[in-house]
Formats: sequence, structure tokens, C-alpha cells
Amino acid sequence: MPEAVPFNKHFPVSWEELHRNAKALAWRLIDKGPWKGIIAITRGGLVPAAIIARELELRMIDTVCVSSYDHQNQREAMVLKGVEGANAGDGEGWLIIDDLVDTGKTAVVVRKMLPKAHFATVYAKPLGRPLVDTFITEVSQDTWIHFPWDIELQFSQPIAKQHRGA
Ligand SMILES: O=P(O)(O)OC[C@H]1O[C@H](OP(=O)(O)OP(=O)(O)O)[C@H](O)[C@@H]1O
Ligand SMILES: O=c1[nH]c(=O)c2nc[nH]c2[nH]1
Ligand SMILES: [Mg+2]
Repeated sequence: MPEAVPFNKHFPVSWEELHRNAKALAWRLIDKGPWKGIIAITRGGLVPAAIIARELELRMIDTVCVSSYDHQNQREAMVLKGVEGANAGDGEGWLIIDDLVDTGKTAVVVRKMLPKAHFATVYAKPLGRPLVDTFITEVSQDTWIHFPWDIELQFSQPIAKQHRGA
């Protein structure tokens, strides 16, 4: 798999935008079901998974716990917990939900655990896109998406200054 590029652009996402996009994802998924339940990839997948579970009226929810980034620095994807309680087998009829796919490394690991599950994310970058079955918004590979739980309101540099690298 090709290596990721540096993050030159920033794409902040508000709670409202995330809610709207997660609901858009639920609309795309409703006709592809019925779904037995959701496997959320922690931690980023938890928030969209909750919104999608509410919209699709799914109450069977489990997690796979994967960690691969220290902020913007990628490490090997570490599986801290697999699927345990859900009895999801090979994943047939199950949704895997994550906030985004970037290089696709996390998706590769989780797809191996649940090969027949439907993998859905709110955001996708080009390297990871082929690994996702359904997503809503694509951003370029050199963009860092800032999720609402990771950010707070503060002064932002005018684009012209950012562009000059000031
Ligand atoms: O496609 P990839 O290059 O593997 O990157 C995507 C993964 O990275 C982030 O999770 P992270 O490991 O940062 O953990 P977190 O969800 O707990 O923040 C994000 O939530 C995805 O799960
Ligand atoms: O908050 C995040 N934004 C991103 O763009 C990203 N890519 C991998 N992991 C990520 N986490
Ligand atoms: Mg994650």
C-alpha cells in the first residue's frame, strides 16, 4: 500500500455537519440492509455509529478497538479488542462504522476479522477509498480532518497567511 502524504490542508468539521453527514450515511445504508447490528471502530467510529444506530433503529452494537495514530503520526494498527459479544461470525449482515478511512490500514485489519461485513465511513481519502463500501464525503489525501470532539473554538489565520506558511 502506498505511503501517506503530509497533511497540508485542514478540514474542520462541526457537530452539526457531522450529524448531517452521519444521517446522510444512514440514508444510504437503509436500502442496503436489513442489518443485524453495528460494529463500531473505536474511538472515532463511536459517534457516527450512535447516530446511525438511532436512525436505523439498531440496538445490537459491539466494538472493535483499534489504535493507529498518535495525533497525526501513524503507527502500526494495534487491535486492543476484537468482536466478542455480538456473535457476528464472518460479518454477513453487519455494518462496520468508522469516522473515516485514511490510508486504509485500519480498514484492512478490521476487514480481516469480518470479511463479509459492510464497511461504511462518513469521510474517505483516496488511498483508503477502495476499502470502503459506502461513504459520504471524500477529501484529498493531504487533508487532516478535525473532528468536533478534537477541537475547540479559537482564532484562525487568514487563508492567505496560511498559504504563505506564515
Ligand atoms: O485509514 P487509516 O490510515 O488506518 O486511518 C483511519 C483511522 O485512524 C483514526 O483512528 P485512530 O487510530 O487515530 O484512533 P481513534 O479513532 O481512537 O482516534 C480514524 O478514526 C480511523 O479509525
Ligand atoms: O482526526 C483525524 N483526522 C484525520 O484526517 C485522520 N486520518 C487518520 N486518522 C485521522 N484522525
Ligand atoms: Mg479510529
